[in-house]
Amino acid sequence: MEIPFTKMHALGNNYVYVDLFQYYMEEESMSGIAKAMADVHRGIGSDGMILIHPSDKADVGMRIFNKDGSEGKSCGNGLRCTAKYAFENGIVSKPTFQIETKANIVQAEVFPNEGIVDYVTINMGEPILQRAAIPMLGDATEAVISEDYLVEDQSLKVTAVSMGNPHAVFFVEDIKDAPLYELGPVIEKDTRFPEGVNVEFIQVISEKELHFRVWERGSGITQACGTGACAAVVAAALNGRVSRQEDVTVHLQGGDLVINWAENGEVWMSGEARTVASGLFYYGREQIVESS
Ligand SMILES: N[C@@H](CCC[C@H](N)C(=O)O)C(=O)O
Repeated sequence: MEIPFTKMHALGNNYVYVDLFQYYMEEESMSGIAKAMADVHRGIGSDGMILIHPSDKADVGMRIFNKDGSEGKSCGNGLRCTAKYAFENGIVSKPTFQIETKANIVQAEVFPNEGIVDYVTINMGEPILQRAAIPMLGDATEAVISEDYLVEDQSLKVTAVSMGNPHAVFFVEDIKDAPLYELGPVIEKDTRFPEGVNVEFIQVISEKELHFRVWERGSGITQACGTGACAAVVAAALNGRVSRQEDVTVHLQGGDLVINWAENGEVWMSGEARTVASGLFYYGREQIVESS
């Protein structure tokens, strides 16, 4: 099977994009194709696969599959790349338009320069703070703000936020000491989060600046997570550590995002989006039988 693709990244969070306006992919194959593409040795190598598809609710639709083939409901970096792709490829012709995800419909604005888009702003909508909707086990109606959280004999405080997908945010004194490898995979699969969780460690530098590292559900460590950066700013604001209604710069491993949790509750995210390559993926031909 020959699948046309474009590889794109936003702050190093890289996905293989397939344009379903041009190519038909069967629902049952999607997860397997995502895993095969993401394989760095036998595939293209990526944090997962993103499908750009027609939508009857918005101008364009987006679906995200993680490296392990699981499907997420939203992806902030993927939304910016999808907006770039949709504008540059004539799927939309206006600079402000709507994108449907499995979580919600968001508003995108692109800033083209001679037809090329390198910078995108997305209105991600309102964060979900109700515990049951994140979802996290416990008293359904409560928000989870700086709650005691014991994991691997370590006493932490968790703030949980959904940006359409679940995030568990932890404050650290120094981002260099964030226990990503040690606790990321354990918290991701903690049964207190019935759908798993994306795990973020943040260091507050000032009311307008954060350091950020992420262990993503289904993909492990990535250089950036857009929904995670939004969740981090919301979590920091809920704990009185950053300003609301003002731009907060989040320093991720792959670069910076600007996040603003506006007075009306909506979260705005601005940052780069880049194209890396395009070509054909020979699905089914790339698999090698293991020698015994
Ligand atoms: N990298 C993304 C989030 C991708 C999905 C996530 N791993 C999940 O399963 O929820 C982003 O930029 O937001």
